[in-house]
Amino acid sequence: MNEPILTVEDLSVRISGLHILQGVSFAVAPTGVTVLLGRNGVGKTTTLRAIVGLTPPAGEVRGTIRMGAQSLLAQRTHRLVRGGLGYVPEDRDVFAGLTVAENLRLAERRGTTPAYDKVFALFPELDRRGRQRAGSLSGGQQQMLAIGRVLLNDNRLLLVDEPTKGLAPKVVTEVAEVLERVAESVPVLLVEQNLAVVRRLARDAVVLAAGKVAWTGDARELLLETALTKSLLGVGSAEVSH
Ligand SMILES: Nc1ncnc2c1ncn2[C@@H]1O[C@H](COP(=O)(O)OP(=O)(O)OP(=O)(O)O)[C@@H](O)[C@H]1O
Repeated sequence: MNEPILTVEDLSVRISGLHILQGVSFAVAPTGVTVLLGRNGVGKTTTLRAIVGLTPPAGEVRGTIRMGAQSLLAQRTHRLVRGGLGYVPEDRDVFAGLTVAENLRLAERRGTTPAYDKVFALFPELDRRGRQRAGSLSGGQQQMLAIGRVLLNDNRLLLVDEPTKGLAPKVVTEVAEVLERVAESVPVLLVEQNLAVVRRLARDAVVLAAGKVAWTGDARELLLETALTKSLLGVGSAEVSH
């Protein structure tokens, strides 16, 4: 692998007495999609939140997280975002009472030129629906808005948490297509349970189990190993082969 864009070493997160991550280490390649996999509750979201400085105040984070030469641990989230770490949370977190255009405007970073042309080329719907309240968008459209607003700014790395969760199959395909295009220009660390999407997008895979890294390697090779996939992810060959 070329010099990774992100390295996580011996990451440990405790929240409310629970030792959720127990010495997690992995690297994210400087191009393409690296997928973070694992059964429900193994700590995938906790990992992304630790990287972007959003562990709850009661939580305790230890270890090393670096983006390039920069240490991320103990830095404020707004600084990390300004430094080029884009984060699309699992619950999308769009401002339901504001319009699409207002949601986008809020994401603009002072002192930079927001890339509306790029965002509207990827998501023409966001342009057409500028005056619509974000709360009245479909789940897929809200996901597009959540991704689009992060792409208004230059990013060195994107963290994207379960972008296809709860979406209809056709919309899952649309979101996957968009992420594929996005990943041509910025590396992505993706949490994704839909293995067809993983197969389409991911080159490298990191699998967590019980708060530790259980497997790292080529994502497609993992998906070919049905017994391994079943033991690590709890899914059968039918789900893997779709
Ligand atoms: N703020 C918190 N307080 C207490 N426990 C938490 C907190 N956040 C996460 N946990 C626990 O940590 C574990 C890991 O949660 P996390 O959301 O990171 O898992 P995940 O792998 O993303 O799961 P899923 O695939 O279901 O989204 C779970 O057991 C969860 O209940």
